[in-house]
Amino acid sequence: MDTPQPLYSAESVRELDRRVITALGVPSLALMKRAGRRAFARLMARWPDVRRVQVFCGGGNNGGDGYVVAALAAQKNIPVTACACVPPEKLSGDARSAYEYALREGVQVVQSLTDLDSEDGDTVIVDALLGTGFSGELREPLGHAVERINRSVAPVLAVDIPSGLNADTGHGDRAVRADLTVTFIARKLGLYCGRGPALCGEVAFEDLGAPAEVHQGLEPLAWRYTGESVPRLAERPADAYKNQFGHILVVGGDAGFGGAALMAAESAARSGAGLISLATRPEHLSAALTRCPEVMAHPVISGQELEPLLDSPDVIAVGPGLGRAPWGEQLLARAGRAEVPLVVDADALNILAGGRVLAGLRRDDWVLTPHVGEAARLLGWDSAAVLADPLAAAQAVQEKFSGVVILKGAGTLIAHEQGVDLINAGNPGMASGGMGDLLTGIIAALIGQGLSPVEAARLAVWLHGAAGDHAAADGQRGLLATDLLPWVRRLVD
Ligand SMILES: NC(=O)C1=CN([C@@H]2O[C@H](COP(=O)(O)OP(=O)(O)OC[C@H]3O[C@@H](n4cnc5c(N)ncnc54)[C@H](O)[C@@H]3O)[C@@H](O)[C@H]2O)[C@@H](O)CC1
Ligand SMILES: [K+]
Repeated sequence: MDTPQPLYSAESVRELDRRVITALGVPSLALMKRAGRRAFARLMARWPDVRRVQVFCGGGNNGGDGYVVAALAAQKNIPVTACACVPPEKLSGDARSAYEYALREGVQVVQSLTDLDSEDGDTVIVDALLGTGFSGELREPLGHAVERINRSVAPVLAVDIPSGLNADTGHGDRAVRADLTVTFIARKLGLYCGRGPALCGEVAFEDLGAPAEVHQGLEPLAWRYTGESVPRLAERPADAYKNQFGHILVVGGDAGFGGAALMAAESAARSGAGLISLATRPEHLSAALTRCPEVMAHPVISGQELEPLLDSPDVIAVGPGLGRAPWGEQLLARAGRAEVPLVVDADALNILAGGRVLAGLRRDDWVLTPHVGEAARLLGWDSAAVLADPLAAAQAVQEKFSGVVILKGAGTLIAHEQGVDLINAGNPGMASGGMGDLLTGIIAALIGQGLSPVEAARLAVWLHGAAGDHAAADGQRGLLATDLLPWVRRLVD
């Protein structure tokens, strides 16, 4: 099993840059040339038939990297133009040296977007406008350069980070959309959360020879788990019996939302839970038994009827299709006080956000699974604030409610007592109803099989996304939540 990858802030990466320069005993310009060489090698590997290169350079060291790439293209006799989006006379230090290097190699430098020839399909654009030094809102003339890049038909390689994307938060309303991002020294959190996954394209990591010890004592913002580093379930013993694998109770399914609770129950079943009960509206019973007779479905018309069902399960998942009416409130009020681990999703989160039910409750043994809108309601923020800094939002929900908080997105964040984890899995086809219900069922089943809430969250988020990726082989549009179930079953072992 691999170890998770540390994800750093821009400030920590600057510190790492300094440490690498000291540790390797090389001048900073040598490191910049190394970065440029690695970026150019990645460009040639991805687009071996490139006929023309156009580099957009800013005024800092990211621009310097860009001038190095331009110089290397010229050395290979590939026609190359560098657009100096910040006037060269304003360059200093390594960026100026890199600019002069590009001139010596015969790179054509233009100073205005209007002087650039238009790009075609044989051109590769290199975005070296802004790197980790970017902060705040994008200022002109770089904004126009970003728009020009995004209008182009040519593929785009972003140097270190797509320009305009915030390396700390993944915020980027006005940022370059790249096909390939070559990032140096250390992974920046912003590449993997918020808008990062949508803007970066493929991410290629180049450590530039940084020795492992430079990371010592530097706290990452988050840890990135992949299929190789998520925890896995232990193999079942030959003499296994069902009581060893958890009894899950799913609570939900008010009138009109019966499918949500049923999907959560079925996904718990397909994730290996030993026994599954479902507490739902009486009118959903026959449908539930027809669809999945393995589930023990119980009719509940009030919180009182739920009470006796709360004694036997090992884990309770509450929320899918719960609704926000008094029926759902009563059920959540009871389930939320049960003495077993809880998975809290969907309308259970919305009721919780309302503050009248389970007011002030904090539990170490619950997993809350909000999407952006639900996180905003739990915090009393607006959604834009959550999108602007998802890490801060996930941490704030965790601080308020304790336990494990899964903030769902293209980069899903898992905030817990010890820190924050991030997982990139899944695809846009999964933006459809029912997907969250499946995740809830998976988490509950994994806790039932012995994983801690945080381990269950890590494995479940990856499993859910990976199942979605497999299922999307038949097309992302029209992907149904239940299409994932056979894949959940195949991948859970
Ligand atoms: N320091 C090092 O050792 C290395 C640095 N490298 C490169 O250097 C980059 C960091 O360089 P810098 O720290 O010079 O920073 P950048 O080049 O990323 O950005 C600094 C420039 O951006 C401008 N800027 C900042 N915010 C802006 C905004 N909102 N709108 C418009 N312009 C804005 C600043 O005025 C400044 O000119 C990395 O991303 C990487 O590409 C690489 O060469 C590898 C080695
Ligand atoms: K860039």
